[in-house]
Amino acid sequence: MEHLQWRILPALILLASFAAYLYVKAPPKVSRNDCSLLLHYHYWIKSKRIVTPDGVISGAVEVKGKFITSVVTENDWQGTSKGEEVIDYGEAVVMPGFIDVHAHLDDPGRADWEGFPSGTKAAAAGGITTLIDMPLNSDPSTTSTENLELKIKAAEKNIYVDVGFWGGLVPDNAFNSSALEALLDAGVLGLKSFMCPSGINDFPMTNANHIKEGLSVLAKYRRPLLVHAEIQLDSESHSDQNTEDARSYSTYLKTRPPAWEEAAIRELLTVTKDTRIGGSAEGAHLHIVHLSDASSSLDLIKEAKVNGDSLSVETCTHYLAFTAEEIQDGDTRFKCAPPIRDAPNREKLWEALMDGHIDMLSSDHSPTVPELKLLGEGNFLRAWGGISGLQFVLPVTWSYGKKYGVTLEQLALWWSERPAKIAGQKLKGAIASGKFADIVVWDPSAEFDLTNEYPVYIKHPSISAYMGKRLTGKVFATFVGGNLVYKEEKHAPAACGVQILAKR
Ligand SMILES: NC(=O)NC(NC(N)=O)C(=O)[O-]
Ligand SMILES: [Zn+2]
Ligand SMILES: [Zn+2]
Repeated sequence: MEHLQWRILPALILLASFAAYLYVKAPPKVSRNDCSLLLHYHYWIKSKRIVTPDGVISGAVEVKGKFITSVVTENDWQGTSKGEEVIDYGEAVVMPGFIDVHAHLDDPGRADWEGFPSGTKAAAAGGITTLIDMPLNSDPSTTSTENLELKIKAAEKNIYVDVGFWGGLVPDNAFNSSALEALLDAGVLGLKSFMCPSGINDFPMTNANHIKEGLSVLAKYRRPLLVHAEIQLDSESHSDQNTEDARSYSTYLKTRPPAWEEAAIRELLTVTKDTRIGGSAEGAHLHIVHLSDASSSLDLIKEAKVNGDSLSVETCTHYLAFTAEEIQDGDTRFKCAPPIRDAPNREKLWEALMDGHIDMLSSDHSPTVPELKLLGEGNFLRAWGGISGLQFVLPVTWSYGKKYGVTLEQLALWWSERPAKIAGQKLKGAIASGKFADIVVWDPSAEFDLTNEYPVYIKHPSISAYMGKRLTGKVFATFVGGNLVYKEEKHAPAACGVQILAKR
């Protein structure tokens, strides 16, 4: 017996060192543990306020692996069997994760502006479980299959939430249907174009002819075209830009009047007619991004919808939160296009949102490096246009919406259900059995100051227009595909977000 032990022991030591050698040489693949701050495969999320498509219920959500497998009311809840974890969030709100269909993460090429890791960490901390990355501000822009490949490589193992991609519709590919089809076959969820200069060299603007072509290809794929709807008109203020005070916000505001949005939308509606049932582009859909003008532009949109055009519109949190009147001289954090307009316009935007004329919300998170925001100089005409606020959309919508009586169901509609639909994500956007377990848990009464002490994950907090604000609505926890990716100021160690590529 003793002899046998002496023979086995050295063999065991040899085996163990060989295993250790293999482990060092090729560490095991990222385990589920690194993807999630909760180790359980099968668990229940309990709360008194779960936002479901059938209303807010008190009950429990069952999660198995990536999916929600049941949603039950408190009365129907049978408890759990052995080994299943129950996380009881009490009075906290449990709702579908936010889906931001309009974010510029600028990766690859301009990751110093944001990048996939910081952008998606900010998303997770803000309750956004899916974001769709815009095709521009990365270098190169996502206008070809080769460029999409570069995006996919840049995002690999670098995303903390799920990320899909819009492709770019530019003059170069608009009349080349095989190039557009290749891009759509490669998985972009739809296309995006600009009707005015985008500020990015490899993303030139399109006109109605390009857009018409784009729509006819998109019709076959049943995917949307998103459009930045502003057309440059020769406004009188445009010509005397130099003589006016470039540090004053009103100087900038005058350079992009509502008439620019109106002109673009009027032109768009000449082609969206084709998207009606029986039209030549039936199956295509046009989505107007970041509407700022709540007057004539919105009236045109309402009319086209009534006429049966397949059309939708989003506005962004900054148009709902801020007014031109409050923007201080030189504070270029607030510069974006189209611009933030006056207080009566903001009021009308809220009305339109509450009345259902604006379909959804987005962040239009479009950061840059602080140097290009020209914060010191404060020149509104030369500073980069774009608001940074990806992480704050939930508390901002909630805080500023309080006055209008915004409900939890409306939040879910504007930030989850409708965005999921536009992005073609049938398994996202709701807390229901069979959907992905993409969930945000938050406290609707917790107030906080967005100071420098607050954990902000976007790359350049100093350029965010929201810094310094007092907000209500604090995110506790964010689940993406069943993984607890964020909990109380802590992210899961590994970036296990999934890249969403459309399949035909
Ligand atoms: N190149 C941009 O990111 N532009 C963005 N800039 C804004 N909104 O000011 C946009 O979405 O138009
Ligand atoms: Zn835009
Ligand atoms: Zn944008």
